[in-house]
Amino acid sequence: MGGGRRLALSFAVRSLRRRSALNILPSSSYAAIHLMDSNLCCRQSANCDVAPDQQIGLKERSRTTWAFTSVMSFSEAAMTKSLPPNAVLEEGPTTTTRAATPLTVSNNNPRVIFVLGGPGSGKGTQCARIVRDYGFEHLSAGDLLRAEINSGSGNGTMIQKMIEDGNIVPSEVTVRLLQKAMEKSKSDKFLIDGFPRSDENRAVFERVTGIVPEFILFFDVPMDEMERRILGRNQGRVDDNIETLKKRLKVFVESSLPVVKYYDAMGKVHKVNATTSVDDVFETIRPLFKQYEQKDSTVELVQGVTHKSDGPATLH
Ligand SMILES: Nc1ncnc2c1ncn2[C@@H]1O[C@H](COP(=O)(O)OP(=O)(O)OP(=O)(O)O)[C@@H](O)[C@H]1O
Ligand SMILES: O=c1ccn([C@@H]2O[C@H](COP(=O)(O)O)[C@@H](O)[C@H]2O)c(=O)[nH]1
Repeated sequence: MGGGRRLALSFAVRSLRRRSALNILPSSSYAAIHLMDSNLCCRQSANCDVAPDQQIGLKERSRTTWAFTSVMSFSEAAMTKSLPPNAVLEEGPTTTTRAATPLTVSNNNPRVIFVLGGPGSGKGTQCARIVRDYGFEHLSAGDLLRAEINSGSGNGTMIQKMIEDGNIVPSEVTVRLLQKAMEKSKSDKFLIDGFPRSDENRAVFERVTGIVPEFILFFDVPMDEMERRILGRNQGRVDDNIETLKKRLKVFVESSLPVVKYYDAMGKVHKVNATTSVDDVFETIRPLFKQYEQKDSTVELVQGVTHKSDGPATLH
């Protein structure tokens, strides 16, 4: 590591330590301090006792390490390490295997909310309202994949087949698209809709981006209602037919619900009964975002002052 980078890292550690002494950091930041200490140690001494794997593990748990992911290009290592043989990550017209581009500093501390639920549970419908009233940027993983197909990407045929079959596209492809969309955005708060769809999706996202979601919004709708909505959607989607839907519902139960369970065990899931009207569902989730907005402005206010945030808002 060059002198300039080491200096920047040392400064950041000192700054975080100062803030932790004032008790104004969320708990995740303590892991970040430890991680950064470890990296300094590993880069300065041959006798470092923290293995590279442990450093990445710590990063997974800390949103605050995002900026340092960029500095140290851990995302590149992580992305390269976990590429499946059939995945091609590409940008522009040339088809090349690429490592992740480090994230830009302009949105180096993004807040992410995962919006999950089965097919037709109303994720996209509610996200549009949340964006309208609370100014998040909506990133639908499915829309990003469909745009990738339409862009003529070398991955297009593979993605198209996965969607037609109701299967999950390789994590690296989807994470790369999400990461690019976040890099491009001026926003620092995102609703990620329809992702992660599997534990593997979740692990790759956390490892590559270093982001841990603020909370998870989970739309709960019975299977027969999801089926009714999907078959009545009429938007010409290749996967809105009964055969593909059966597969999507199976994948939802077998692969996506475990992700909800994982976050539920961490107390991060807000489960919403989404069987009522569009308006009623939105009124149910509105308090959560109002609370989050308040917490958000408090955190912004105290960035340079001394105050402790209360953690994620809750809706029960
Ligand atoms: N609360 C609701 N009551 C009745 N219909 C709804 C409700 N919410 C959404 N819908 C309708 O159900 C269909 C699916 O909604 P939407 O596209 O928002 O679901 P989704 O969860 O984003 O689906 P997918 O995961 O397949 O993209 C749409 O036609 C939408 O208008
Ligand atoms: O993270 C994701 C999101 C989507 N897919 C694939 O796309 C279709 C459609 O997704 P929607 O969220 O319903 O728009 C889905 O069935 C998957 O095949 C994915 O693989 N990974």
